[in-house]
Amino acid sequence: MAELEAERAFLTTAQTALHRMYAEVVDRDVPVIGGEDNDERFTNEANQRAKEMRTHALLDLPDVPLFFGRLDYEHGTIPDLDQIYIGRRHVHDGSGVPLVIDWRAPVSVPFYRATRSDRQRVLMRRRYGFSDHAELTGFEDEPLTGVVETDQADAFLRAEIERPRTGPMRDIVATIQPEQDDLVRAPLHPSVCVQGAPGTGKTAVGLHRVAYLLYTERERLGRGGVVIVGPNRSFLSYIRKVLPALGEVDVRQITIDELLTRPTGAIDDVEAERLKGDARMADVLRRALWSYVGTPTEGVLYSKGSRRYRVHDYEVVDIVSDLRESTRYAPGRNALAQRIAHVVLVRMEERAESPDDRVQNAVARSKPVKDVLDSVWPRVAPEQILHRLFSNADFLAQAAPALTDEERTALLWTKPARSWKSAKWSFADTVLLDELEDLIERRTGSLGHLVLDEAQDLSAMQLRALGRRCRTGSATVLGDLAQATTPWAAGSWDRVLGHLDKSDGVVAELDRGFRVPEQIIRFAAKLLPEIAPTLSTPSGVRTVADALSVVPASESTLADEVIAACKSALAGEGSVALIAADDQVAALRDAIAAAGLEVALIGETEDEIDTVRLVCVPATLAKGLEFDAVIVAEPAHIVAAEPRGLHRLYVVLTRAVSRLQIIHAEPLPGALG
Ligand SMILES: Nc1ncnc2c1ncn2[C@@H]1O[C@H](COP(=O)(O)OP(=O)(O)OP(=O)(O)O)[C@@H](O)[C@H]1O
Repeated sequence: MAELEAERAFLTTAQTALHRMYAEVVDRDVPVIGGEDNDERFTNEANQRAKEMRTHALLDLPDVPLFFGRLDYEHGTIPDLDQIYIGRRHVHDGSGVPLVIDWRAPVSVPFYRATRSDRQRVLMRRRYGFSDHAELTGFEDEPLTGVVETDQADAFLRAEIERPRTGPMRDIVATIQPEQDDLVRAPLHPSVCVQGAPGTGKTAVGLHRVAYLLYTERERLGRGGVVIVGPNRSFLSYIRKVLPALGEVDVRQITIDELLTRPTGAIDDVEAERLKGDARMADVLRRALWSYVGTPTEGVLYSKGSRRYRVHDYEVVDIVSDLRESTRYAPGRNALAQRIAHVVLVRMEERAESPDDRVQNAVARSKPVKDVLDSVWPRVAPEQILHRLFSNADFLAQAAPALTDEERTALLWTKPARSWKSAKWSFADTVLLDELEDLIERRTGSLGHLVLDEAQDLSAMQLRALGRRCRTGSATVLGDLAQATTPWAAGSWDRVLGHLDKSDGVVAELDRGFRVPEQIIRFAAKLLPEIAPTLSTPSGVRTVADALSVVPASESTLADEVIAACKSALAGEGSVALIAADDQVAALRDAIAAAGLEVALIGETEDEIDTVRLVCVPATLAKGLEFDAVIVAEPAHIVAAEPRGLHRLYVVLTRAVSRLQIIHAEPLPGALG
């Protein structure tokens, strides 16, 4: 007990020190440089911003414990310190002595990696338990010397996983497992791609990796920035608090549709959307664009005063064929003007004139040259090309020899807009427009790092668009091929990395499921031979008594059974979700609300998971989320709702941390029956 008191006292000391560090930063004046020109303003703003970020990072978050572990080292391992406290950020006592060391620092690594057989000079690992309000409630010691094996680490992990969920996802910094730590601390380059079964910690790894990279590579990443791309707003809302809890507030979390923002007004049918995401479209767009470059039939006659200079048609033909596809379209057009002007300059020099660069530019901008440009290398807008492709069967056929007749028909609009300016674009179209834009003029700038979560669902064309935004940066790609629910999914990680233009990326696999109890994983994995035959069956690290139950019902009793299941789940602790097919979920929510339970429907607003214990989740929004108890209504409907319904069901069945209850009137689908 005395020791617990001592630890509590140390926590208070550390908190006081953090408050002092915070006050010091707040009190420190930001130097303001006089003057109002751009550079000075920029410097002043940057200084102010740096201060804001620093104060933000030093805020004491009342629910986030300041440290979570301690390492006792052999004497002399670290100068002046035999034990270190490990937490989410550095805290020092004001005279330079560290009180808490950031989990990302090299001396913290053994907290995650040291084992009995490889102690790394650690004598003992201590883990602390905290209440929901960050009060220190106890600790457990794991000696790494001696011979007695303990399973304290496992017990601690299990307790951490099973701590009831309220609100959004939390960090796992106290219990990162060695195989996860490898990925979290992998260097910035090359890119890393993680295939992992449900609940193996991919999202957690991605977020902690961002925090780690910002710690080790802040300068390099600061320039381009870090972006996390998630499948939808509900998911982003769910993960939004993890990085701030780790002290990182400057990371954009965004959906792919938001990243490629453009107004959209059209909706594709599934086949058109699949085709528009297909990698072959890159070639279609390239051909379509370059078909605008024609073969010159006339030369150029440039006059200056009474003098005339001729560039012959065959010379222009040579220049055009030289430039065609050797660079992007817009710079190619400029180069054509300059090359023609250069020939004119040579003609001038042949007549002993001495023209300079200014003359060359004037010639390049002159009317005769511009006329040639407009006829053989016209300016084009991405929308113009796409409009022509989808409204003109001959043009499409010419640009898309690799597509079948049926595929081309599926792409053609039934009622094309009169002009490209009034055309309405779908989400898949915006990705194609993005590709065309880059073919015309290379996109500049690059993110420092890009994290793609649920990457198995992205199309080849989306991946290309993302890769373009991160040309010189690196990526962390996270996903599970068995959870691919889009018909345009790329299908293999090598292909995903290829489309992203990160073929040097390393693919790793996580196969220990932390979220889902073993019984539930085994049940859901019966679908794997059908939906992802190449993947091996994952294992769960925990079994939980009565984790899985299947309740038969009839059509007329289904809603009552669902309500009863919700009530019984609410009697336990933590979060509860009812997941059903999208077209069934609203009616079930109404029935549950009519029975007097407080319930929210995910997708209606962003923060539902924070405030209400029971939520209804449309099957298509369940990806990436998790709940302590999950009730799945009528799996057969979920499967029937879409072409990859079995994949969707696999996602839905793997959301539960402790209990899964399946209620069905129709027979269970596929291998589950
Ligand atoms: N080392 C760990 N310690 C404690 N909890 C962990 C650990 N690893 C994962 N978890 C927990 O397991 C759950 C699943 O993690 P996460 O959502 O990152 O998995 P995922 O692989 O992205 O799953 P999915 O494919 O289903 O989206 C989370 O609650 C996470 O906090």
